[in-house]
Amino acid sequence: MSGAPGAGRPVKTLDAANLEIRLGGKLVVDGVDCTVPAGALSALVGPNGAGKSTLLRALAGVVPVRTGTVLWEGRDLLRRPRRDRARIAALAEQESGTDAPLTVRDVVSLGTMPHRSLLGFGTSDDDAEVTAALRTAGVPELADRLFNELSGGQRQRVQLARALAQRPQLLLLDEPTNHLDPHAQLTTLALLRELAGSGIAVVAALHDLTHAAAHCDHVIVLSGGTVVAAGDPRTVLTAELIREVYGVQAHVLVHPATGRPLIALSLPSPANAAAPRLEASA
Ligand SMILES: Nc1ncnc2c1ncn2[C@@H]1O[C@H](COP(=O)(O)OP(=O)(O)OP(=O)(O)O)[C@@H](O)[C@H]1O
Repeated sequence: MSGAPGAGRPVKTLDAANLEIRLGGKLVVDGVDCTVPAGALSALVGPNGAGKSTLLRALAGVVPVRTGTVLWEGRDLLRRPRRDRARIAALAEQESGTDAPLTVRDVVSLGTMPHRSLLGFGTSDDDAEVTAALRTAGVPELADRLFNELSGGQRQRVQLARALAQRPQLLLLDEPTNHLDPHAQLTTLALLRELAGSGIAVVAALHDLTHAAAHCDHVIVLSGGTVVAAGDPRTVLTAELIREVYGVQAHVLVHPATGRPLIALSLPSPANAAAPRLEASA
């Protein structure tokens, strides 16, 4: 996948080359090359265990890579001091919890740490940043609640706020919509598009292929720790690729209200094959 630089205007990109990651002695990311442009919303899709979370964690420098490079604007991201790296890349993980009785405001303010003085003192600017991040993530009313008393969907949005408070240039999100209700899913996807439009490189691991096709500019398809396809979701997410990667039957339809792709899935069983079909365009 690649970003088309605007005429004469340099576009910030993340370039990962030949990444290999071993966990527990097992090769879980195997020779991954990918390019993620700023100003675009990129989806990372693939079956359970494909290596999506591991790849996102590696791009954020949370898990060590065995071989390969990750460049941000042509400079090695992973070898930068942790604080510098955290000023560039923020990761919102799938599951997060804490035993400490932290309020939501405490959790989100952790995102401002890379921008604080070396002594770690916060400023009124940091407070304003936290308030703005809570508002942007749509959860200002949760500020004084205890984080570990929140629902899964509320935690997910607070984690997004924490990542936003980090003021990243590269925002890495592991299944940012999986705990959210339909309205919250769509508002979150719209927010990610808006963030990408403001120049941030946004990469989200997603399981919902309609979300990837209808809302994202780019898609990276990971299977067995390897990139099997990448590019414009409308050309990459074909029925054939979906069958090969997920073993399910796909019909790529057109959403009657939005005109965007709508990917209807079914198991490739004889019963389904005999069932009445929706009109398919692919
Ligand atoms: N700490 C670990 N030690 C050993 N193996 C691990 C560890 N963490 C993950 N794995 C393995 O690495 C592989 C990739 O896991 P990963 O969580 O990156 O996949 P994923 O694509 O994010 O999956 P999912 O869609 O289920 O979240 C899996 O086979 C998993 O079992």
